[in-house]
This record gives sequence, C-alpha cells and structure tokens, in this order.
Amino acid sequence: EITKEQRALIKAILDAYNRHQIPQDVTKKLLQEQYSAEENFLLLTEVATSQVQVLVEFTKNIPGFLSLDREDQIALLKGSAVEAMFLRSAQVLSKKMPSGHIEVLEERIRKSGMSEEFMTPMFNFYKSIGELHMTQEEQAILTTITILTPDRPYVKSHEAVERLQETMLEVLRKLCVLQHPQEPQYFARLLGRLTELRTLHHYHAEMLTSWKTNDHKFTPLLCEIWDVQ
Ligand SMILES: CC(C)c1onc(-c2c(Cl)cccc2Cl)c1COc1ccc(-c2ccc3c(C(=O)O)csc3c2)cc1
Repeated sequence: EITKEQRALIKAILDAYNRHQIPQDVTKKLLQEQYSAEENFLLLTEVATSQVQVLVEFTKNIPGFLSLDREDQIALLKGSAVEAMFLRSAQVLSKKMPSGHIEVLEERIRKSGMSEEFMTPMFNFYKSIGELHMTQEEQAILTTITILTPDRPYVKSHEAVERLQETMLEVLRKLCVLQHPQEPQYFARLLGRLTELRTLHHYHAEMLTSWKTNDHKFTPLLCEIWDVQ
C-alpha cells in the first residue's frame, strides 16, 4: 500500500517536525509570567516569533522545497505561517497529557486584547482539531500540505508547488486509510480542516489590524512575514 519512497518521505517529515520545536525556555514563560492583556500579548508575540523560526527550519526539510524557486519559497512561508501556527497551537491545545501549557495558553490567547468575534471561530477550530485525535505523522504531513499550497499570493511556479503538494496529499490519504480504518471519511475530514484554516487566516488579518490600531507592537520577523508596519 505505502511504497518505500512514501515511507521514507513520512520519516523525513516526522523527524523534521519533531526536531524543530520551540525551545523550552520560551514555552516555559507561558507558565511563569503574570497575567495581563499586555503581558499576554507580549508572551504570545515572543512564542509566535519563535514558532516562525521553527517553521522556517522545518520547511527546509520538506523534500523538494529547497529546489523550488527561491522567491516562491518565501511566498509559501509568508502565505502559510498563520495557518501552520493555528495547526501547531491547535495540536498543543488538544494534547491529552497536561503539559501545563494547555490551560495557560488558552487563557493567554483569550486575554490578549483580541476581539471577541475571533474567539469563537478560533476555539471552535481548536475543538475540531482535538476531536480528530491526529497521529504525529498526520499532524506533520497536514502542516506540510498547508505549507505547499500552490495558490498563495506571488507564487510563480504554481505547478512545481502543486506537484509537491499532490505527493504529500497521496501520502496522507494512504496514512489515513491505514491509521483510521474504521473511519473511511477521516481523510476528507482532515482536508476540511484546511478549508477552515483559510477562513481563520482571513480573520487573523483583521486581528492584526485591530491589534495595530490599539498600538500593539510586533517583532521584526513577524512584521516581515505578515507585512505589517
Ligand atoms: C503575535 C501574537 C500575538 C499572535 O498573533 N496571532 C497569533 C496566533 C494566535 Cl493567537 C492563534 C493561532 C495562530 C496565531 Cl499566528 C499569535 C500567537 O501565535 C501563537 C503561535 C504559536 C503558539 C505555540 C506554539 C507551540 C507551542 C508549544 C509546543 O510546541 O510545545 C507549547 S506552547 C506553544 C504555543 C502560540 C501562539
């Protein structure tokens, strides 16, 4: 069913996914620092900045990514960062073992000066990801598929990206059949989450604008990747 090449692909992606994580000293702060809207926003900004750095390193390990046009690599990273971070924070929030981060992270996101209208769709998404009980491989490959989305702004060689994404979609389809035999619709449900991610991405652009109008500051890396300021 899964070919030797596809197994190697899964291993490469999973190794990269597990190797590149936010350093403990950054995530530990989420547990330590006191609560206030300002402090929460600052902490989330620090964690998001660290997550973007992790994302850049992870992306370099996606087979075929570095052979894409250089400008397309940047366009894919800029276009997928928010969605990859929604996926990553969703996986953290839906973890079973209480890493302590879960309640704290949720609390800090809820009290970071974000307007109410984004909370509902965001936490519905977090809940829907939690209900899927994705395996590590599925999480890593779904993140890869999100990054390899061909129709991001400014992507020139659409076909080259599409070919890479299709390879990963086929791997994910086979994995879902193998790992969720009792749920024939599981693969379709995972792809449905990608659609929800696009909607959240639009909400996020408005979140940034409202944070900016309330004079919230971002780091240079976030400003660059999100084209703010
Ligand atoms: C600039 C900032 C205010 C912001 O703007 N939009 C969003 C934002 C929000 Cl509020 C929600 C979803 C996406 C984004 Cl970009 C954010 C915060 O983004 C985050 C990015 C990443 C994590 C995140 C990742 C991994 C882990 C791990 C782990 O790996 O062990 C343990 S704790 C944790 C925390 C949280 C928040």
